[in-house]
Parts: sequence; C-alpha cells; structure tokens
Amino acid sequence: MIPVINLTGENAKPGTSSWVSAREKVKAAMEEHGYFLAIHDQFSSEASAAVTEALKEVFDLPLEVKKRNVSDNPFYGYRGQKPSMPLYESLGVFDASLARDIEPIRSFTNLMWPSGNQSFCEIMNYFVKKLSDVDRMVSRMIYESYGLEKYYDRDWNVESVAYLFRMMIYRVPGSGDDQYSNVGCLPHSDKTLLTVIHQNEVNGYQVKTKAGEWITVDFPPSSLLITAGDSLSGWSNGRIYAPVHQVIMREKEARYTLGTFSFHKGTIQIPKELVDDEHPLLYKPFNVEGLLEYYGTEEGQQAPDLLKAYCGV
Ligand SMILES: O=C(O)CCC(=O)C(=O)O
Ligand SMILES: [Fe+2]
Repeated sequence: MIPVINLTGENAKPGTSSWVSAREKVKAAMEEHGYFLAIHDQFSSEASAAVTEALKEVFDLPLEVKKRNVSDNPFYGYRGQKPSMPLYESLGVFDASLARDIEPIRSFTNLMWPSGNQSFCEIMNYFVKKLSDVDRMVSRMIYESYGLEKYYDRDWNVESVAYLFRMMIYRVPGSGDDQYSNVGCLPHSDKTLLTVIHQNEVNGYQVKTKAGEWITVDFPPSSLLITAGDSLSGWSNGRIYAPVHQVIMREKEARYTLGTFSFHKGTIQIPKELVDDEHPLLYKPFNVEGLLEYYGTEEGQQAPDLLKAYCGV
C-alpha cells in the first residue's frame, strides 16, 4: 500500500539501468500517491540516535529561548503553543545556502546556546546535507522521467531553490494543555516542491489517499519520507499529487522529526512539454511567497483546492 523505493547503491547512480528503473518507480509513486518511503543506507543507527538526542536537547530549552528563533515569514521560525495543535512545537532555519554552508545552522545553534554547542551543530549539519542530497536526487529523477533533464540545472540550483530546515516535536497526548487532544499536526498539503522527513522510531504521520482514506505511515529504520508539495504539483501541470497529511499521536513516547522543505525562489511556470490536448494548462505562473500569503488569508484557508483558487487558469 505504501510505496517503498530503494535509493541505495546502483539505484543512486545516474545513468545506470538501476537508476532508470528507480526513477520510473519514483515518478509512478509521485503521480499515484504523492509520496514514498526511501530506503537509504546513509544513516547509521548511531547517527539517528544522536540526532534524536540533539532534538530533545533543543526542545528542552526554555520557551523564551526557543522563541528567539524568529523569521520574517511566520511559517519559517519557531511555531508552537497553538491551541489546535497542543502537542506540537517546531524550529526552523531558512537559508538558500543551507545545503552547502554550515553558517545558518551555526548561527541557529549560537542563538539557542550563546556559548556554543558543537555536537548539535555538527549532527544537524550532517542531516541537512543528507536530506537535501536526497531532495536533489529525487528531483533529478522526476525531471528525467518527464524528459526534462535539460531544465534541471537551471531550475534546481543554489540560486533557484531554497531549503527550509525544520526540527519538530510531537509530545505524548495528555502532556499538553489540552489533555484530550492527540492532534500532532492538522491536515494540510505542503506548499513545497519536495519535503524530506526523518523521524525517530515513533510513528504518527498519516496520509490521505486519493480515495480519501487515512493511512498511517510506518517508517522502516533508516528510511526517509519524501512528499510532493503544491509547488511541484503545479509545476507538473497536475500530474504529481500533493497529498494531504496530518500527525496523530497514539504512542507513549514523543515523536521527533526533522526535514528539509524545498521552495522555488522565483516564478514557477509549467514547462510547455507538460501541456498538450490530454493535459491542458491548469495554472498560471505562480510563486510560493504569493501562495503562502494567500494560504494565510480567510479565502485561502477555505479553498478546497488552494493552488487552483490561487492561480488556476
Ligand atoms: O513531522 C512530520 O512528520 C510532518 C510535518 C509536516 O507535515 C510539516 O511540517 O509540513
Ligand atoms: Fe506537511
């Protein structure tokens, strides 16, 4: 039911026949489900344990310290204390150069611990690199699978794609102000191109199928969840599905996750190759700032199909 794709070994080597077959599986999963679990051999269980410890350490800091994590965009900084999501808190680091440069993570670390925290900085930087590498591998596969590799370097480079890095905690139900809520995260689709999530061993992520059924995603060890967002769905002229998902906490331990969220910095325009009689143009050119802004409005919140309401033809 849940697509699982191996992105290790030959499958991760562009040009090999294994890569081509993995690529076709990625395309099929993204069109049918809008997400898949990637099997990935790069995280040792020690690295996963270390990053979970680091997440505990940062979320254990006093609220006023976490609230120093502010951003111009309300979606990119500290989020928490929301009555509708009493178990949830998250911290964000936004910077285009995140994948190549330790500086944004270092300045976030220094904001949380003015006297420094080298091990936190190193483990987060390691994960940001790995997750954004997977984002780049998967996006390359998607471009190739549509025969659009000629646009890949133009579209998915350090100038055009920005990575938001987000750390998240979902506390055990009963531990928040609302004793009865098990809502970790309310239903939504991501506004990203792609989202890549790593979790500790606690499940809770649920995704809604096209048929409207909720399924809980059970992450195998060392796996990553790759989800398509509205930006990529729009770019693909609706071929790729951006699934609605939520987090429901049913376990006795907190769930810790971290993820990279890729955003296109300029205007997204559907490639002409993806428009034909069978696939008439669905969206006008759009940008993600505008989409996020519209999402924040009353009208955007009510829209049954956000992208269509925002920039539908
Ligand atoms: O933490 C997770 O598993 C998912 C979080 C999520 O859906 C989001 O931040 O958009
Ligand atoms: Fe999400």
